[in-house]
Amino acid sequence: MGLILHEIIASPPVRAVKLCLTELGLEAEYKTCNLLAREQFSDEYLKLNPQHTVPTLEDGDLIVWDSHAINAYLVSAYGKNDALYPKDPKVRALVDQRLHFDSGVLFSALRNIGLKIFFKNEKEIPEEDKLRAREALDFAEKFLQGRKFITGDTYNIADFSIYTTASALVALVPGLEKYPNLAKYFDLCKSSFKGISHDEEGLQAFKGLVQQKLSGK
Ligand SMILES: N[C@@H](CCC(=O)N[C@@H](CS)C(=O)NCC(=O)O)C(=O)O
Repeated sequence: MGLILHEIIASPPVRAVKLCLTELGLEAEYKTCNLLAREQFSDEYLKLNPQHTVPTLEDGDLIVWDSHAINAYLVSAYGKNDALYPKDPKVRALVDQRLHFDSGVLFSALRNIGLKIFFKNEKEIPEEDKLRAREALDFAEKFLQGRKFITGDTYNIADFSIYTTASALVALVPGLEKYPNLAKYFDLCKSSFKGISHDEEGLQAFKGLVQQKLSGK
C-alpha cells in the first residue's frame, strides 16, 4: 500500500511535505481536504486526525500529522541517506531547533493571522499580529546571517518548513520591511529545491486566497 497525503495545495505545511516527497523521489496519493469548506471537521477526517489539521500522512497502518513529524519520518523511513535529516547529534540539534522554531514561533505567527483572515473573514490584520510576524521573521533573518541555508551550507527538512512558512508570511502581511538575508535565501531555495515548480503553485494559490479574502470578493 502506498503513501496517502491529506492536503490542500495552498497550505505551507503541506508544501513542506510535498517538497520533501519530491526530494526523496516518492509518489503519494493526494486526497484534498478543503479547509474552507470545513472538511477537516468531518467525522471521517476527525477519526484520522482529531487535531483536524493538514497535512496528514497515511503509510499503511501509520497515521501521522504535523509536517515536521511527517518529514522526519519520511527521511528516516525512505531516505537513501540522512542528508535531509542528519543523524549527527550536533547537526540534528540545530535542525530540530529550527523545526521547533517553525512550529512554535514562525508558523504560529502565520496561523494566528490566517485563522482571522480565512475563517473569521477579518479584513484587517491587527497591529499586534503584524508585530508578532515581524519578530518571527527578524529571528529567521538572524539565523541566516553568515549561512546559505537555515542551518548551514546545505538544505534539509528545516529549510522546507522555514521557506514555506516565511514565503507565505511575507505574502500575507502587507508592508513588511525588507529582509535582505531572507530575500537571498528565498532565491537560493527556489533554485535548489527539486519540487519548486509544484511548490510555487501552492504559494500562488495561497496568495490568491489572501487577495480574495482581504478584498472581500
Ligand atoms: N504544526 C502543523 C500545523 C498544521 C496546520 O495548522 N495546518 C492548517 C492549514 S495551513 C490547518 O490544517 N488548519 C485547519 C484547522 O486547524 O482546523 C504542521 O506543521 O502540520
